[in-house]
Amino acid sequence: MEQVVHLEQVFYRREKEEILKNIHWTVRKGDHWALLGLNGSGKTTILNIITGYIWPTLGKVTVLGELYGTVDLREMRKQIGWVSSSLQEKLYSNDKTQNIVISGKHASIGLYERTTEQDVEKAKILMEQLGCSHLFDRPYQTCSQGEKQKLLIARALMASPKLLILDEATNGLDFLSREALLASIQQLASQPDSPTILYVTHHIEEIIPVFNRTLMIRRGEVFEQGASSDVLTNETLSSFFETPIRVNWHNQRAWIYK
Ligand SMILES: Nc1ncnc2c1ncn2[C@@H]1O[C@H](COP(=O)(O)OP(=O)(O)OP(=O)(O)O)[C@@H](O)[C@H]1O
Repeated sequence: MEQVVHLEQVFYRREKEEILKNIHWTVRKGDHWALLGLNGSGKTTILNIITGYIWPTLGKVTVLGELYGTVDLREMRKQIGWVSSSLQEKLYSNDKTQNIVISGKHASIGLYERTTEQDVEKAKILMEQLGCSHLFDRPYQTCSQGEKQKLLIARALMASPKLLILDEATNGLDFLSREALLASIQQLASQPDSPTILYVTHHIEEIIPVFNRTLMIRRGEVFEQGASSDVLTNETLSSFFETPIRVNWHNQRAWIYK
């Protein structure tokens, strides 16, 4: 099956510190991955390597069939959407929600290009898909944190990326908003034309069924990877967190207890 991301023997060293060690990871089309790791384990570094913002000390990086080192990274980045909470602070809060979404087509902060009818139509469809079409025409600043996250995902989808990175997408959300956002993501990722999603989280219960694969990173190394149902076990998680953990599967999601 088609490879979306392929990291081969990737190392990243900084001032003698080994931040990533010998990462082998293949993401295939049709799969959606959860990336699980404690603070400082190396998740963001991996994402920065995939998006070409940092260069590995050693190893081979292939994204969407293109080997890094032989490809224009700006062109690559047009095919990769990255939603993180730091993006929220950068956007103009007075902008209307539809402008925030439509400007994703040009990956710009603010909307400077002419908007076509098709752009508006596409923004509406995406907002509908993410369950936030009722926000059309609202100033972005009046939206709740959960609504803003949905808008940012719609914004990333405006550029029709092949790869979508959702980086701690539920940060700052209350329980209900988080569940609403996860339901939208589940819905989105289940569409046949969905981009491949990489979902970074600290929370195991956020690994919804559509994230059929999980990569566990610990201290810059792959601790375990594979089918989520195979790796999210009492044994693996206890060993990963270095403390006894019990897993309870409910609604095809793993909930953990200490
Ligand atoms: N440029 C750098 N120079 C030195 N150390 C770095 C650099 N970039 C990252 N690190 C270190 O590498 C480690 C991994 O960082 P990274 O941001 O990838 O972790 P993370 O898993 O994304 O963490 P979090 O969940 O807290 O965001 C951390 O200890 C960090 O301090």
